Amino acid sequence: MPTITSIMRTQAEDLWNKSFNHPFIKELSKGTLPMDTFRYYLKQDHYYLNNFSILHKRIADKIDEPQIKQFLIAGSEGLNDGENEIRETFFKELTITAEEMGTTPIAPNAYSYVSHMYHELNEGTTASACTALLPCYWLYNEIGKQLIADGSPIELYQQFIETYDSPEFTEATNQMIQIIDQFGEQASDGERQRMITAFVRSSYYELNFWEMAYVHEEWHN
Ligand SMILES: Cc1ncc(CN)c(N)n1
Repeated sequence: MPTITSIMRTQAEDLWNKSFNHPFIKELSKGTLPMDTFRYYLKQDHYYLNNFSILHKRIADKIDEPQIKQFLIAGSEGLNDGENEIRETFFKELTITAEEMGTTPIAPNAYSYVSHMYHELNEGTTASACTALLPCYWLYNEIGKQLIADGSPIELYQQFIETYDSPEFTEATNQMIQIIDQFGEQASDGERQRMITAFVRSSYYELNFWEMAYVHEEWHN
């Protein structure tokens, strides 16, 4: 029987291919992505990652299994994948200050993505809430692995690519995949379907995150 993560991955295939081929990713690799667009992405991603960390902690609070709990707590503290340190460097390099962050509104797609994850936490199951986090690890790890061979001529973009191809990030991704497969083995058919839907929806929001940054999406009131 195929693992639940392989089923999810197949169902999200088109969305993932669109992410791999999104102009944000292509231009990041070529070095032609405007720095202003990368800056926009980093600010929105800061909101996303803060909430991502909170979600790890809230999900951990619902779990008894010690290894999964520990992994999620470490994730909430940014200890699993080395992503937070590099963000600090990017913020310094691009002089993104706390004041600027404080006056930047969260953009529509970032808001929707974060809301989706909280919705799974509040209305779904622990397994579906945890599954909503998986594309964040897995998609970025696949992007890192795809881009590393050519890299990017722009130092900041190269560092971004290296972060997601790193052994720590790959290890965290593999652990997260194992956790979701473990949940999948214990889940009812209905719960398995909810997990798959949560994964596909997060994949949808991942694709739209690139688009949001590429067009500098704003609220139209
Ligand atoms: C939106 C998003 N998705 C995934 C990742 C990789 N942790 C990220 N930084 N931002």
